[in-house]
Amino acid sequence: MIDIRGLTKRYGRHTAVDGLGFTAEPGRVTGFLGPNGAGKSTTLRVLLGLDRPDRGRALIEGRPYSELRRPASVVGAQLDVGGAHRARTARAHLAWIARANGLPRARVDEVLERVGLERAARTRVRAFSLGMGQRLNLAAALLGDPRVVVLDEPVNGLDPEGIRWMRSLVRGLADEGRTVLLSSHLMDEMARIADHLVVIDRGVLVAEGAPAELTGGHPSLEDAFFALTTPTGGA
Ligand SMILES: Nc1ncnc2c1ncn2[C@@H]1O[C@H](COP(=O)(O)OP(=O)(O)OP(=O)(O)O)[C@@H](O)[C@H]1O
Repeated sequence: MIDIRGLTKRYGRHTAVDGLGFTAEPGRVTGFLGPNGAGKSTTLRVLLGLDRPDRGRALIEGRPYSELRRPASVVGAQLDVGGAHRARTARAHLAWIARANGLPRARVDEVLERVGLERAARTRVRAFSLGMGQRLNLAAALLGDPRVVVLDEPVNGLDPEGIRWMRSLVRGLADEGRTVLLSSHLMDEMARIADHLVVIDRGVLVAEGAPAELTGGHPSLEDAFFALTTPTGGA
């Protein structure tokens, strides 16, 4: 479970996240949505111990990231595409991460298979398409068989077939009882993938609930979002 409570993060005089609170429950895919600059990455960075909050807490399985004993076995995360040494093969890249985190080498082939990269195991990362890079990131996130999975913009760069594949993969992870948190600015795509949506804008929560509930009488979630956030008399 992920529990964000009263989270505030400022950069100088700019408040990127302002008193944000929500939970992501096990067995459920939670979509964390908002336009560019809404504060999603800031929230995830604090959650994953890469940044310190000014106020509030961001807990994973009841603890801040810094207090997790074997973090790679608790939370799998990939914040952006990249990070892989481009001259390494996919398998060597994952083996390096496994070693750095004290994870069994046998997991490498398991996760390659899970993300459908078994035939690209010996391909160098520099030859990967964006979609293959997304799969490799996901494989890295799953290496520690974590109970909590956090993915930033997981469908970016995927073609329709890749998006369908990602949808069924994250569904499988949630059905196994894991907590899955996906951040994205692609509202309508997330409305199809997630069971529960958390929508933020300018660092504050603007809506939370099941996709159908949030879409309400609007043609799409994106329309509902603009109706929520566009000031009366606005565009
Ligand atoms: N290190 C930083 N220093 C100063 N301002 C920052 C920093 N990181 C983020 N911000 C600002 O905080 C706000 C929230 O940014 P954040 O990256 O969290 O948004 P986001 O929802 O993830 O957007 P995107 O989808 O574009 O990544 C933005 O106004 C951004 O300019």
